[in-house]
Amino acid sequence: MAQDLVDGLLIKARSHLPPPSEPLGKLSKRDRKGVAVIKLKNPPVNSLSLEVLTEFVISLEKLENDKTFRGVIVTSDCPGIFSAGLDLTEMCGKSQAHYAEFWRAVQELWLRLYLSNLVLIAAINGVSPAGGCLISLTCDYRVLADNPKYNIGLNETLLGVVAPSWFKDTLVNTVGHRTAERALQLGLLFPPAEALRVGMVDQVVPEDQVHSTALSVMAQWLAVPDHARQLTKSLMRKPTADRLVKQRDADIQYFLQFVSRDSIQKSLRMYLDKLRQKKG
Ligand SMILES: CC/C=C\C/C=C\CCC/C=C/CC(=O)SCCNC(=O)CCNC(=O)[C@H](O)C(C)(C)COP(=O)(O)OP(=O)(O)OC[C@H]1O[C@@H](n2cnc3c(N)ncnc32)[C@H](O)[C@@H]1OP(=O)(O)O
Repeated sequence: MAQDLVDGLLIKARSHLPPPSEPLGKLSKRDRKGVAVIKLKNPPVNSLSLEVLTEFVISLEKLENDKTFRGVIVTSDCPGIFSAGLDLTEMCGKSQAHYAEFWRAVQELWLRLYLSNLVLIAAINGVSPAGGCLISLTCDYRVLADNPKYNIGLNETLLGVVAPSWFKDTLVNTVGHRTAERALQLGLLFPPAEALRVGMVDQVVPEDQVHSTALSVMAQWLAVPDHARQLTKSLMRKPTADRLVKQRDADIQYFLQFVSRDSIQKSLRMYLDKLRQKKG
């Protein structure tokens, strides 16, 4: 059975954890075939808080260092939501030191994912704006559930902020310059058929087949010898990653200046208020 291939690894935010005796990320080693599943679980919307970003990096590092694992399926445990992107509350009304720590964690996760030696397949089982989309774009292959609500894209401009150059590079490397330029300026969130058409995802399948499709795709990628595939991935991606590596501190300073502006704080607060008022 396909499911027998998979091992489980759950990323949870500490605030939602049961007793403190349980480890934050669970890494079971029952799997023999070398495929792990990272399930994001930070209800209600899988926002990428500092804690989730940090835990994600630690989990990836463990998998990278454990030679029994060759591939990871990245998916969500929150029904209908892959990830709502970066946690906006981490970018509002906090100290400069906090912004710097948060942004370094965002950089770190992107670098780890983008340059991972593991085969990463995104099983996108929900809506996936901004940072959520970015996570999937760092993967080697994207399978999206065919549900008209499951939009995906980099919508930063609609929040009044700007997708940093390395977000932009990741998108350009996936969909090409013209599609990326239009998508970024307009902050487009693509429904599944459109996402497939522009190449933002590689496959759209019925919702109940996302996981099994990701497993089949994984088998195909794992059929390639690791060393050849890994070197090829590095050839394709390292120049993009190096651009950030060479200027990480400057990138953080730029983020600090940007996010601390009154106008940006106002935009982010208004956006959060709009989300909160939606219910009432
Ligand atoms: C070098 C750098 C230089 C320059 C650039 C600098 C800075 C800019 C970089 C900024 C990059 C940003 C990338 C991002 O990822 S920003 C986040 C973008 N995300 C979104 O736009 C998604 C927002 N959320 C939604 O659209 C909906 O919540 C969603 C469709 C995901 C789910 O809808 P649903 O109806 O199911 O839930 P809601 O009722 O809307 O939400 C439930 C509660 O969750 C809160 N929420 C939602 N999203 C976020 C978020 N991203 N962060 C924090 N909190 C979030 C929402 O407010 C609700 O809260 P409560 O009302 O329950 O308190």
